[in-house]
Amino acid sequence: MLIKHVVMSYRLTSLSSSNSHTLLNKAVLRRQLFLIRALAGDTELSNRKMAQQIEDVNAKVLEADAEHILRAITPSLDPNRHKGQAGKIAVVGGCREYTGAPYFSAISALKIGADLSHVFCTEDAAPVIKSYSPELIVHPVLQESYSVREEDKESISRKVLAEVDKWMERFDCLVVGPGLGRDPFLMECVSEIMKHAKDAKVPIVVDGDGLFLVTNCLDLVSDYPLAVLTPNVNEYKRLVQKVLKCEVNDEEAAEQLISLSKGIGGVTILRKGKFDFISDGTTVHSVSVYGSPRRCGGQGDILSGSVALFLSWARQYLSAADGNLNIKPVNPTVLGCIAGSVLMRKAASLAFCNKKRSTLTTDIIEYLGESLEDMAPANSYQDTN
Ligand SMILES: NC(=O)C1=CN([C@@H]2O[C@H](COP(=O)(O)OP(=O)(O)OC[C@H]3O[C@@H](n4cnc5c(N)ncnc54)[C@H](OP(=O)(O)O)[C@@H]3O)[C@@H](O)[C@H]2O)[C@@H](O)CC1
Ligand SMILES: Nc1ncnc2c1ncn2[C@@H]1O[C@H](COP(=O)(O)OP(=O)(O)OP(=O)(O)O)[C@@H](O)[C@H]1O
Ligand SMILES: [Mg+2]
Repeated sequence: MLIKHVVMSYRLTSLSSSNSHTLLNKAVLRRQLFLIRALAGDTELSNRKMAQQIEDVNAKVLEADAEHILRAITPSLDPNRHKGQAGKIAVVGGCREYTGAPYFSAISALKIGADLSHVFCTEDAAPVIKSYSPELIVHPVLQESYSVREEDKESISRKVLAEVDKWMERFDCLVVGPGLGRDPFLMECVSEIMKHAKDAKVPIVVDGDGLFLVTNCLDLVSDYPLAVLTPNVNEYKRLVQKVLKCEVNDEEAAEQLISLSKGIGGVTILRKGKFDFISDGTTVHSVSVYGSPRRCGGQGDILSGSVALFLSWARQYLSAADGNLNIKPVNPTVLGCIAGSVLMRKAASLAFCNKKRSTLTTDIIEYLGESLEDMAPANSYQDTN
């Protein structure tokens, strides 16, 4: 009877599995099914095969111990530290149409605990972004085709690059794409910025229109272990089509995510959705803590700023730990994604509890601090100092 119930649930899950959201349920049910069959002495599958399959499922998608990871990598509030040591993040994005996205990304990094947050945007977008917050350092350096004469493009491109280069090595992480737009000249300049970031070994989180750029020019990130891609449903579909030359297959979601990451030389991919799935081409980690049912625009932008900062913190943590680690995995980009995801989802959930249908991205940002405090209290650090 129990076997029948689990088999039925598994089939229903398979049938309804038109997207990745059922992947975790399916994995759990499959595991239950194998275990129950084993207990009932079912001869349909040999024990060895069953054990192997259980291992395969377990090995493919691991629910990350996200809160533990976040706590481990969040640095203490040490009075001996100086400005900048808790993180310097730069967002490359913001154009005539989109000024909210780079603001959300950059301010989120600050609200979580970064010391400095920069935005490199177009000249038109800069005064608008500055007016949202005096906390952000805004560089009006980028230009779109409409404001540039053909004969000036080369010199302007050089100037843009020189402006960004002055700062590049000071940044702990670059977020490329929130509200960037898709202007061809702008994209050319941003490609050069990415190449320089790669040469300087600065980690890059690619989101939004940055993913549009990267999908059309994979060389910008391929084989770069410090690159993180954070695609939403559309962006993921485009990446799969381009790299794997097929459609998204949610029956084989874990395998496909691993193949996609491997196909781009092992870059870390955070596939956003009802559950977030993260892979660097080896295993897949999921973060499924409850988020918010509101799907207002801008939540991915919060995530990009959050991932960028946690990635920087994870690198600091790993280099200070000197091999004495009590967390797994040990890839800083994966750790950054896991911590960034759990914080974003907790904040969204708290914001929704309070604001219900009127929840907006700015409300979620207001709960980043409280959510972090719940998981990694600042007091306990003060007490120990
Ligand atoms: N408050 C703000 O400032 C916010 C700003 N945001 C910013 O918006 C930008 C786009 O991100 P998004 O998430 O809307 O992209 P996505 O889901 O792939 O596209 C949806 C559909 O639109 C279309 N499309 C998009 N851009 C296009 C273009 N330039 N020209 C033509 N088509 C375009 C796209 O078409 P397709 O790409 O499939 O051809 C798809 O059908 C990005 O910079 C993001 O950071 C968001 O973060 C939200 C908050
Ligand atoms: N159905 C869902 N239920 C709960 N959380 C979700 C759901 N879909 C996405 N999220 C969460 O919302 C965050 C943003 O994901 P989303 O897919 O909205 O990104 P996006 O489309 O790039 O957003 P943006 O509007 O900023 O561009 C992620 O952290 C993800 O975990
Ligand atoms: Mg987005």
